[in-house]
Amino acid sequence: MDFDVLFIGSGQGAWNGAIPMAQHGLKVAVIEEGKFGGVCTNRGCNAKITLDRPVEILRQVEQLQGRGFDTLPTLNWHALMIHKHEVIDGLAYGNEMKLQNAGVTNIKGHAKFIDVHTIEVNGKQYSSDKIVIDSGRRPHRLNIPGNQLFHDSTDFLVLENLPKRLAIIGGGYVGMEFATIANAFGSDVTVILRGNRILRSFHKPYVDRLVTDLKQRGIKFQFDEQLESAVQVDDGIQLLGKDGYQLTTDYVLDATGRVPNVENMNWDGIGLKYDTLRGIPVNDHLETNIPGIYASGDILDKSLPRITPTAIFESQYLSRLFTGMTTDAIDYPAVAYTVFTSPRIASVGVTPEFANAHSTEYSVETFDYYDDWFRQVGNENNGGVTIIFNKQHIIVGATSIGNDAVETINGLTDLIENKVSHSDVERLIYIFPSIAHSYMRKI
Ligand SMILES: Cc1cc2nc3c(=O)[nH]c(=O)nc-3n(C[C@H](O)[C@H](O)[C@H](O)COP(=O)(O)OP(=O)(O)OC[C@H]3O[C@@H](n4cnc5c(N)ncnc54)[C@H](O)[C@@H]3O)c2cc1C
Ligand SMILES: NC(=O)c1ccc[n+]([C@@H]2O[C@H](COP(=O)([O-])OP(=O)(O)OC[C@H]3O[C@@H](n4cnc5c(N)ncnc54)[C@H](O)[C@@H]3O)[C@@H](O)[C@H]2O)c1
Repeated sequence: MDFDVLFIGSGQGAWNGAIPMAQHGLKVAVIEEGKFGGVCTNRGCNAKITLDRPVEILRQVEQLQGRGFDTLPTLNWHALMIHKHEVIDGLAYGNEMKLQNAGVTNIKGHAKFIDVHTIEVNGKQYSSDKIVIDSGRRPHRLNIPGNQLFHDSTDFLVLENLPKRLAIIGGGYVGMEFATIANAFGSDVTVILRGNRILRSFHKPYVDRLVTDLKQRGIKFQFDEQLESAVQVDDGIQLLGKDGYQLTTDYVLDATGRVPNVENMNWDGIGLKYDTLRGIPVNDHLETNIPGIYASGDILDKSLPRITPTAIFESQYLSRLFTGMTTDAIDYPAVAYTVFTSPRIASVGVTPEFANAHSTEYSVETFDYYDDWFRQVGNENNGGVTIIFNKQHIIVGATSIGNDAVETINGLTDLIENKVSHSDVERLIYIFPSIAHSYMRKI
């Protein structure tokens, strides 16, 4: 065999495992047909958060208008885009070098199975004892006439000029994060949804507050709309929906989700089980239906959030499994997740909805802005946290809205994972004043 482990794809679900495997002495290869580092590094999380940073800061300045600040800073998309390129453009090469320096063999091109131990890239064959499929996902394209006029998140993240009018189809993570950014930079944003709810995996009362906030900032929502076609007209792109809905806009961001990369790898030829929407099913050791072939990251058919930390956790688990450090099944901890809107909403563990539906097992406590003088310091009128306890008064879930929602939930994630009880909390001394101190006081 040429290699002990061969990865298809170099995203977070690959390189975080490939490097420690090589450092443990395994012969490891990574095959990548695009940019090393995959979506998060090059056209996902990192680029998005760079574009969001001034928006996040502006919001905090806005909250203190007339309370310490007299004017608002102006935002400059062009300058920010240059900064984004400076931050992001070198990461792919850095990633490639990180792998190479760890002793991983980097192979460039499209990987295709010849048999269960052999992969072909650019006409050359490589054999491996184990193969890990980390082929990720790509943007879904709404299947209506005129959809060639649409753009996706990858296009948006390199936009040189922000459109005056922006239509976003979809109310998920990408739709709401990009709506927040574009609105702050002055675009006239309309979000078009087929249903009546955005961000379905988040706590509804907080989502409702977010919608109210975004509407106040000028974002328009067209709920329960079924788009039927798009056409180029003199002054832009016209979207046409059922019952005569029409919207003329300059740019359409199709944010209707992501589909797994399953094509042209000869999975049918080797008998690999997969689903073109859900991805690859695996057992509790991340092994597919074919012994020796594993999968990790967004390509997995899983109920957990398809986000970078879960991809990293899976690749690091495979590293421990393949180097003999464990034989156990993968054991996911509580997964924290957030939407980077302003305000943010973040969540971990048992949700308030689940707890309310199982009220004999859980109690739910909600703390709002007015309960918290620390939030009042920043005049943050949309902050709050909801904490879920089990009957032993151990914290098992939390969700938060506000400027500090991410840090609040990160802190509470530690407590959940460590099954911290009420009496344990009394021994924790946090910096005062701080958001951590503020929410710890509530437990
Ligand atoms: C706009 C956007 C923003 C996001 N923001 C966040 C965020 O803030 N926080 C967060 O946690 N997550 C975020 N995510 C999700 C995160 O990017 C993904 O969960 C993560 O990238 C998954 O990593 P992965 O390794 O599974 O797959 P990917 O990063 O998709 O990597 C797969 C790689 O495989 C390669 N590949 C596929 N097929 C082949 C083949 N046959 N041969 C060779 N190479 C192949 C692809 O080129 C790609 O580079 C965001 C996603 C998007 C789109
Ligand atoms: N902050 C983060 O961690 C973050 C940020 C961005 C993306 N992501 C990851 O990327 C994934 C993809 O994000 P996304 O926003 O593209 O997808 P999503 O699944 O979060 O949202 C898709 C939206 O499109 C709508 N939609 C789907 N099909 C449609 C159709 N045919 N017609 C009209 N509307 C339709 C859905 O109702 C939903 O509102 C997320 O699930 C997440 O795993 C994470």
